[in-house]
Amino acid sequence: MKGVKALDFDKYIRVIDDFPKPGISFKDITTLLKDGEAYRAAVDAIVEQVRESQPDLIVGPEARGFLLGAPVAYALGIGFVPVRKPGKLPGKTVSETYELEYGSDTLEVHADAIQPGQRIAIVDDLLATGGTISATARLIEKTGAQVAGMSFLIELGFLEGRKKLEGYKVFSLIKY
Ligand SMILES: O=P(O)(O)OC[C@H]1O[C@H](OP(=O)(O)OP(=O)(O)O)[C@H](O)[C@@H]1O
Ligand SMILES: Nc1ncnc2[nH]cnc12
Repeated sequence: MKGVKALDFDKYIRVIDDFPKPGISFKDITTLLKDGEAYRAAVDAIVEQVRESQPDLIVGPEARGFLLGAPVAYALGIGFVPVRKPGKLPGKTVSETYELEYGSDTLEVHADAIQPGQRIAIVDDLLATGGTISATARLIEKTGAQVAGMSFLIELGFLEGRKKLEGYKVFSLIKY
């Protein structure tokens, strides 16, 4: 982790209040991503967490999960499987609907992308309410695979997303 200490990651995150709506304090990771040293150090730190889970595959949810999950998979020399919003994947999909603050949303994964019995590590940029990641875990379990761990750059502890993730190994680098 050349030059960037683990404790310094939060200095690379830009906080923008009242985005995308009043009352939300948005944690903007684009300021970390554009700094090559910080981006590499963050990916390296997540790689070390993920390695412990000994996964066969990395799964990352659209879109920010791709930005961290894909380089983690590359570094470990294992595959990356994208979880996407509806209608984006061309093959046969498995889908899972989850509740948002208002209404609901759906996530999809290719049905043949994950094999029963495989160990899967989920990587995303941020854990907020835990809705996205619980739906991603349910998708993985629908395929007969096992969620070996979940890693995030940022955890919004006050939203208590971890409570939805009881029984899973959850790692995060920065907590607000
Ligand atoms: O824990 P939750 O309450 O589910 O929120 C966390 C999710 O919200 C953000 O994604 P978003 O749906 O905004 O999509 P994006 O990555 O395409 O910006 C973030 O990247 C996480 O995936
Ligand atoms: N506060 C927040 N900042 C950035 N991304 C988010 N996704 C859900 N809540 C968020």
